[in-house]
Amino acid sequence: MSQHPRAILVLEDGTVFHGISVGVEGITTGEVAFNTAMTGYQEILTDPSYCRQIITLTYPHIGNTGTNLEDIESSNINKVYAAGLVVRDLPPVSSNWRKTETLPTFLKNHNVIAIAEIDTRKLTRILRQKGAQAGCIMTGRINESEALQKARAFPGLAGMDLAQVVSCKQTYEWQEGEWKWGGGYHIQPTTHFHVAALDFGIKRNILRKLAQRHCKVTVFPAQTPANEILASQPDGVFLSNGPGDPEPCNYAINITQRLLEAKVPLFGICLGHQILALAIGAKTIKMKFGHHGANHPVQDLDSGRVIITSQNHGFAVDINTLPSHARITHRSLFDNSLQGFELNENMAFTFQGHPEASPGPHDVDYLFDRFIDQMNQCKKN
Ligand SMILES: NC(=O)CC[C@H](N)C(=O)O
Repeated sequence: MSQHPRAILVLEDGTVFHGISVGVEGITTGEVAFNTAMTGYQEILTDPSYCRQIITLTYPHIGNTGTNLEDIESSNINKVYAAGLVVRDLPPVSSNWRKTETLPTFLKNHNVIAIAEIDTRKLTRILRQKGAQAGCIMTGRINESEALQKARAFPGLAGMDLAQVVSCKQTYEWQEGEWKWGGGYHIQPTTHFHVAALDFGIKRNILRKLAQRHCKVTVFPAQTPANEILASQPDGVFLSNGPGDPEPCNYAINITQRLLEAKVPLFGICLGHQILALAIGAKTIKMKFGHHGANHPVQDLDSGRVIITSQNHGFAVDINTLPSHARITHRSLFDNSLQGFELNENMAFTFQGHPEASPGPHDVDYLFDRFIDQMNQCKKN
């Protein structure tokens, strides 16, 4: 029926799925994770936090709107960091007014190995029951035992420092604000704050949310010494999302400790949240299968409000190890895990999920406003 080459996905537990290849030909290995978002496949594929992960999308039809030049989340516009893509069904026709390519063309142009026409419900149940597993996608010339061997050889994400791998190599400035109907993206001309953003794998929409609120953002490579960051005289420092295990990122933990001593306002998202927790002596753990989706309920403990959030993490801060000077502000209503905290003696706060959405709901936008308020307050003092 299809002219696509054959492909297999083999999990480290020995399960084999047969499908078709819809990306570039080859072999890839990584941790197989599932994401339950119904939209945003292009943003998910280009989120640097998915480095070394093969993403399974549980929504069954993927590719309906093709891809475009605007929904790219990695700072390097030509880069897809995900190690592979697994989907149920690729539609024969894709259509959208912003479309520039079909999904298979995008995958081929960005060197992504992808498999379609497999039972993603069965795969997700296996991952949910047994936990995240290593896997291998092999296309064209298929050899199940070789693929199994390759899957089992994947060392796993625990202990892997990937933030420095995906981080920018040079400092750069950002002033582009959010997307507007009729005008697309635009440069935000007036700036009131200077934010230093530490790039552990930063998503573009975080930079846009800051620029939209009149911040001029300087993005620094992950290993920039704290004194260099402080010498740029930031009104606040942002600690970004990023891939891999936060625990081996000693450089980031040390920098954050120096920034805390300097009492500069701090805001950390996802990996940045985990790094800030490690910097104050808490511990992180690997989750069974993580949180990856766009409809995760989280409670804001101060207001009591339930917010629907975008999530993408496989590690978490162990809530029992959080020191007493950290006040818990947010908890997951799925598993009660820590979703945010604030430091009493510092203007520093965090969120484990993704307030920048992209893809996902904008319920947590208010945390960007809180960062602005803190910088304002600090300026006044
Ligand atoms: N999106 C992120 O920043 C992910 C953080 C970390 N790599 C984790 O998996 O938990």
